[in-house]
Amino acid sequence: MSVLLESKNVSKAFGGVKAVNNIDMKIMKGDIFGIIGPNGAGKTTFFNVCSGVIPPSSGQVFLNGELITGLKPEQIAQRGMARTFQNIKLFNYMTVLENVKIGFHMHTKTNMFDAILNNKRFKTDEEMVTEESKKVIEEVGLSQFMNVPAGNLAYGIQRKVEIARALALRPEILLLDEPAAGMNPNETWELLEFVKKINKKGYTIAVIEHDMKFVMNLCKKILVINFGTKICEGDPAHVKNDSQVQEAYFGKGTTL
Ligand SMILES: Nc1ncnc2c1ncn2[C@@H]1O[C@H](COP(=O)(O)OP(=O)(O)OP(=O)(O)O)[C@@H](O)[C@H]1O
Repeated sequence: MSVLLESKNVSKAFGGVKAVNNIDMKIMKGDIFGIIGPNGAGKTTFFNVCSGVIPPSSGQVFLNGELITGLKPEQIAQRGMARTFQNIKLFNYMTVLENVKIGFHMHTKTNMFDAILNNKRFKTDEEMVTEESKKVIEEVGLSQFMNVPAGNLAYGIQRKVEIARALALRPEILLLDEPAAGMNPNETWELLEFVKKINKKGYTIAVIEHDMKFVMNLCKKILVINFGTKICEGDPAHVKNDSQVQEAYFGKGTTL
């Protein structure tokens, strides 16, 4: 298996705060890779650097061996990376299909001018976008909700639609930022099965999550960050038994 996403010595400082400190990471093609750490550890900042939302203070990020540091988020998306955000939600009054179609926006060549003139290119793009969006929705098993306004769906389903929208770009790797936040145990379990399913379809997954059980049951490899620094990396069993990890989460003398 080859390396899909790699960070080398990535650091990010905000004024005096070193939010991310010299992080090296390698995510292999086909993996489900977890990033965990206590509140404020630097997980989201690290994701933001990897996906081009913010530049690193130093270090480099490679996607499929290509240096992507300095590229804009949409350029990185075009090279095969998609992500969900903690706080960007669905459009409640739009259907599932319409929401997923928005995810395609970056993939089509149509510009605003074409759309206003409603010319031939717009029509072809629009048809293609509708067809492809339907395919994504079917592929992830959400067909029954295709024409339902997103706001009418249960919370757990809405989260799945957010993931489907990110898949509209047909990424090689999908970055999920706390997908299980606010979910009850049932929804969390269903989400776990959902993420496993899309991974089996060939998408590599990187996930930030607070829910330790979720990460332990989902991920093949886990990176643990504390105060911006990598403190441990390995399979779930290794991470679970690591004394530094236990200390970071629960304080001295406590075990998971
Ligand atoms: N734009 C910013 N300006 C200044 N400081 C920031 C900024 N973004 C993050 N930080 C700081 O960087 C550190 C890491 O924050 P980050 O949000 O990356 O952590 P996190 O691990 O994702 O936390 P959480 O689990 O609570 O979401 C924190 O101390 C935070 O206050």
